[in-house]
Amino acid sequence: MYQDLKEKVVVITGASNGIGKAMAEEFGKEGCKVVVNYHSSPGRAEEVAATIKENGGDAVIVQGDVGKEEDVLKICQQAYATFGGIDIMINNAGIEHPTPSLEMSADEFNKVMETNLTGAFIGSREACRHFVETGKKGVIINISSVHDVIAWPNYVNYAASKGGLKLMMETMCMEFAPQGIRINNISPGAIMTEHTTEKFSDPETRAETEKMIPMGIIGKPQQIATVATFLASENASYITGATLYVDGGMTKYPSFMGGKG
Ligand SMILES: NC(=O)C1=CN([C@@H]2O[C@H](COP(=O)(O)OP(=O)(O)OC[C@H]3O[C@@H](n4cnc5c(N)ncnc54)[C@H](O)[C@@H]3O)[C@@H](O)[C@H]2O)C=CC1
Ligand SMILES: CC(=O)C(C)=O
Repeated sequence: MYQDLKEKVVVITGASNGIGKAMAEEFGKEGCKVVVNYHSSPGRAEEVAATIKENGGDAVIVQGDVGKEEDVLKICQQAYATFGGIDIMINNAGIEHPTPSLEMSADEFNKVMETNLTGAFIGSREACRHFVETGKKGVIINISSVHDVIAWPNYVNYAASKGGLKLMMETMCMEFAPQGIRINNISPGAIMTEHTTEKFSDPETRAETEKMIPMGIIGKPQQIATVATFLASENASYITGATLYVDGGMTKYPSFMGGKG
């Protein structure tokens, strides 16, 4: 438990399932007030909110598509109206649409960029505006991916969005560090969530993926959530502009595991 997180207001985008859900519930256990954004599953968002309340936190759900500026503003307004402000902004919502580059339309490219990068920028900008206006030393965490440094054929839109998220975070970190606002990214490796279950249920794909992970295991959403609460807490008070790779070593060139040239 991080005592300083108690009563803090946390906005999490895409929080009705997967990594977003795990983070919402983990912040709930810390006694936070959580704004649970969902795109299209109010029932799942209600379940997440109920779990948070059962565990000593508070929660409100709000629909919104982070690819639309007005919706991100609406999500933030919900935090001001219900809980009086924002202390921690987590830009988690993300999508993948793999297609070979030769066949990828501009719309397919832009859709992923809008959700994964522009959405995170609008969320970060709104949170920073609020932190500057109120003099708060707020915290922003973006959920990126190991594909902010590992190129990924057929996923040019996804890799470009996550690579962009890295320098967006580092640039905003420098703009707002003088006011004590901390901005960091968590870059997960392969994590078992609803959207990856199908892919990892195929034994061949699973074995191939495990080979790319020095620890040899696919991660769990909870392993991202506990890093998020740490980063948001005062225990991480001197960390800003960092990307924490939570990936079982995936970014460390696992093909060298054999120890030969
Ligand atoms: N699962 C994995 O292996 C990895 C996931 N990530 C990142 O973690 C984040 C969460 O991914 P998962 O939990 O795995 O995926 P997921 O598909 O289970 O959850 C994504 C959430 O974002 C929401 N969402 C999608 N588009 C949205 C929009 N326009 N507006 C608002 N919400 C929207 C979805 O409804 C869903 O609740 C994403 O940013 C993803 O890129 C990064 C590396 C690995
Ligand atoms: C979706 C994603 O970023 C991975 C590593 O699978």
